Amino acid sequence: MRTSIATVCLSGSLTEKLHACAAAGFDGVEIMDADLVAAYESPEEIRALCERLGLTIDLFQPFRDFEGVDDATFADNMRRAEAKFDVMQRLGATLILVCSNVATATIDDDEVAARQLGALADLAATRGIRIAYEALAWGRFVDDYRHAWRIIQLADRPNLGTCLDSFHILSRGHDPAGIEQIDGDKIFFLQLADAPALNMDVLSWSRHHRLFPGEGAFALTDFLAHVLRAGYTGPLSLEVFNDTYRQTDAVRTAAHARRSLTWLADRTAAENGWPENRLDDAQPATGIDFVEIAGADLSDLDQMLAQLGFTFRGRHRSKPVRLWTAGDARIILNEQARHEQPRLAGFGLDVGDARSAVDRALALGAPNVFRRTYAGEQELRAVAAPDGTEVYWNDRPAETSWVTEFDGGTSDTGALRGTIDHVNLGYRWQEFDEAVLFTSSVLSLSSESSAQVPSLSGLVRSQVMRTPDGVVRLPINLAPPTAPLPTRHIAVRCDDLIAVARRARDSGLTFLQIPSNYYDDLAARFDLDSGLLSELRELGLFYDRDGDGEFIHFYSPTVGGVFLEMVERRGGYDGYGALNAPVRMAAQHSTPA
Ligand SMILES: O=C(O)c1ccc(O)c(O)c1
Ligand SMILES: [Mg+2]
Repeated sequence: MRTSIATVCLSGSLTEKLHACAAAGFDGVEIMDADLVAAYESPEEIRALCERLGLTIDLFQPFRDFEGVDDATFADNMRRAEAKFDVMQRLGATLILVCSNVATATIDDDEVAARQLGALADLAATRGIRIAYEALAWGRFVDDYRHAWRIIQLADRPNLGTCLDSFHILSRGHDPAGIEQIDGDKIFFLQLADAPALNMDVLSWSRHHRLFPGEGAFALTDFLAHVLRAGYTGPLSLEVFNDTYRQTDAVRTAAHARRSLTWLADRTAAENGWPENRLDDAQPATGIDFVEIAGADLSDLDQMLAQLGFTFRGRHRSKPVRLWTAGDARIILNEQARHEQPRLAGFGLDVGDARSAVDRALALGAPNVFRRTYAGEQELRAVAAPDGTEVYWNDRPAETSWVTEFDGGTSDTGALRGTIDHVNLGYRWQEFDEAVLFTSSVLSLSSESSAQVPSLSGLVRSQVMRTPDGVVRLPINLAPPTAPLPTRHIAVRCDDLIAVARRARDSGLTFLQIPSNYYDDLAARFDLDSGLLSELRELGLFYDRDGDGEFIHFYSPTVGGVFLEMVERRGGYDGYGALNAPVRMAAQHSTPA
């Protein structure tokens, strides 16, 4: 599989973009005309740089508003084309993207479009250049790939083919199965982009909201399978116009982009039973093994965990870390931290085969994390998420795992029997989509609902990533840009939340102050038993209901960048108390840590 990326995806100057593409391991690039025009380097210098970086120039893009025009405009378009062919020869590029006319076309006639594109192809042939004609979703007369293909067939030139772009096809709801009717060797180029499901005009959707494969709502594996079945053998190229990616670090975005193609090729091959481009199988995690909090001073957390009923299990034999457990919920406190303030630094997932999970993660470009391991200790392998959070995989049961390396504490008292229900990961605005892709590709979780939760400093975007059975759930939150460093929290599930809350209160745990108005609203929303309502009010608990399921939960104070949530799911409750989140965030805002 050859991979390519359009320079328009990235921030920076053309040379900065090319360095970033090479560092991320792309084989080639689509050079955006506008990027070259704005560069101080000559086409020859750009060509030499690409050669030095090992990048091929797969496409020169785009040439606009060519076909379906009157004679005078056509003559001028041929002159423009000739000048761009000169530039392409200096660049050493042999494929040009001509997108369907959106502005100057006045003649809605396929014969005319075919004649004009045919003449362009003949001119290009004298320079050894090929033309890839692409139907833009908002083209004046040609806005459907099947229409572009009919015109190409009419023109019938060996160096005139099509460029397929998943965005233009899927945004319009055009059936991609028709791609298999196109001759594979006439698909000159393939551009891939995902996008969120949005109800807006296609031009704005395309120019601002495209995403890398795996981050949006398009069925891209299905799309790619049609293209490959048609016989396409060219590069998989990314063309993602996205406001965030165009203003954030190019090296990081390029690496993230490259991961999306590895993921897409693997998933497409897996779904179709194809052997090429396969990674180790994606393994659904079977549980959250532990969560690790790191900070220079973790004494507040020790106290809080004890108040909640966790048992102190002791210190590690060889590392400055300690373990607290409550049944299957395991929390590690790590004092070896670069940051003073405690933060959620890592978590572990249970899987069937840890080695293969790590191999798959490394193949997806996740950096290895090294942790010193001494003889007799379990070697837990890990990678770093893009924001540095460490992710470990464990395939041993707790009784024989790393848990046995802790001593000096007591055996679990059973005062609190829990499991980790979910880990809520806050990200900054520029990290959100990258985090979604990392979680879906490297951690093999799928996206569930997404929501917008009002907070005092703006809307918080939230996307839940989970295993289908709900055993592992990672809600990803995008904090508003003005919010302080995003906080993260660990939600621990238990079966007797009211008793846990009473005991925690009696042991001196400070609860979030919930406004009385919240309980008046609960009474209005649900026909609650008055005994339960006054218990919720007395203890400061949150409540929610879905179908015949119920959810009761409360929050600890925030320590640095983390806090704990205790939850009880009754019946088949499957959510996260989303309606309570605005009240919780307002309460946290007025109760500074
Ligand atoms: O938005 C555009 O103009 C544009 C240009 C070139 C493309 O390949 C494309 O898909 C869109
Ligand atoms: Mg395109």
